[in-house]
Amino acid sequence: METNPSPLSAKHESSFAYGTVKDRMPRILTKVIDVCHKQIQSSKECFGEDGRKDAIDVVGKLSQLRSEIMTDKPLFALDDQLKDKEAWNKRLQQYRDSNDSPASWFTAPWLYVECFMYRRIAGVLNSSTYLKTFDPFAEQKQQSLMQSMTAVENLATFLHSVKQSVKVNDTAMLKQFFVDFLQVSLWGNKCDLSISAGEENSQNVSEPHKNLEALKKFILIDYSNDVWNLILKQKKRKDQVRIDVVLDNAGFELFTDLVLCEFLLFFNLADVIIIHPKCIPWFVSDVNASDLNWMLSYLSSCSFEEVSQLSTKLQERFKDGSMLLMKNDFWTLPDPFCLMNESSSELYKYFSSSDLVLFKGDLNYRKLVGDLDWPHDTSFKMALRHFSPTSLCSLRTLKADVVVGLKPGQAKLLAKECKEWMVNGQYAVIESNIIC
Ligand SMILES: O=P(O)(O)OC[C@@]1(O)O[C@H](CO)[C@@H](O)[C@@H]1O
Ligand SMILES: [Mn+2]
Repeated sequence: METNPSPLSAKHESSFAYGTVKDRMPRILTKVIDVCHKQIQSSKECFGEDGRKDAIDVVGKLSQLRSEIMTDKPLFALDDQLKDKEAWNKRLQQYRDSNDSPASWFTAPWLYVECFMYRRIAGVLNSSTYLKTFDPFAEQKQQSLMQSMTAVENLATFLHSVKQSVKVNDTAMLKQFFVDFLQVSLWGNKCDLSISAGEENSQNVSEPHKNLEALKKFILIDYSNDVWNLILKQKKRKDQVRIDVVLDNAGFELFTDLVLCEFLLFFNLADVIIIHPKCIPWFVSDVNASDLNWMLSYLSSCSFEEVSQLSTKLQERFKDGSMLLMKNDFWTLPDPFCLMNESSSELYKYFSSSDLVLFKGDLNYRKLVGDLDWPHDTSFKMALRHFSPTSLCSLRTLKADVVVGLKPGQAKLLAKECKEWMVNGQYAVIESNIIC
């Protein structure tokens, strides 16, 4: 029986997890506390003394959470009213049962404790009276899109020109543009506010589709060809091809994902695309349904014609059913995806009827491979540990010290080039379980 490597954790001061738990998470939480502190005045104006007290109570609970993290307190079971509470407590108890030391912020698996911070924030807000649905990251997510508008305009113009010029039966050209839009969506993942601890991290390359050649050398694993061949194969075999996109960040990354979706649907490379957001505020910039709605209405009122036209087209697609949004609490559990069949068997079954699932971003990658300390030349399939409902592909910029599927010796060479190669977002993978 194969024994798995240990989970990444902040136990080791040299780990990226340690820096995250020690510095970045408290910094992110401090920003949340500041944002909630500003709500005290507005809650008082809207709801009187009750509102003021309610917001002060939220700030107090979040400050206590920050102190628990910074002083490495033991993790305790959740006792709030959110419906996934039992699933969280089950995982915590399983960890406690299999380890002698008490589970604390710096000793429990990094994946659990980092997700747990965001789940605790959601629990505190849900326990309030007037801030139940408040998203402390909403303003940062909106700012991040507004500061990327040059790139949004250029990308929308590029998509428009491709739709105008490429024939639907010109497979060679379509493949080239598929690879381009897949890579634009991949690099859109750099715009992530968790890695920047909430500091501005918008798209600063104004023409992302013209920058791809220069970035190619940073793609360490590239299954684009296999993904393309799979799509063509499914097109030939089936009269309806379904692709699912498990989303990551709002803002520019979400825009690049929707551009990829529109390209696939316009050229009949897919007939229906389902997108999967988060259900609670998550890792600062992760997208939830209200972020998508805000972005589409913001872009529809944009004066730049190609942008407003594209946004209107996307809204039509959600109406005509060629695009669907599907919510599920599973995405904000701490579970690695190899547990999906156990904890959300209906979701696993649902994905089994998809032709391809694209997973965006680093946290989804960490969950795909279980956030375990794998040797870097471990095969992706092995690291998935039987999570394989269908063909899947991870589009991920590296922002955590876990990566598999590299050639023997490749990691050593990369470390010589750049010590931070696994965590600075400069490198990326397009990694898949597809064997064409
Ligand atoms: O999933 P994303 O948005 O690409 O990245 C999430 C992230 O910024 O947060 C974690 C560290 O705090 C890492 O998984 C990664 O660095
Ligand atoms: Mn994210």
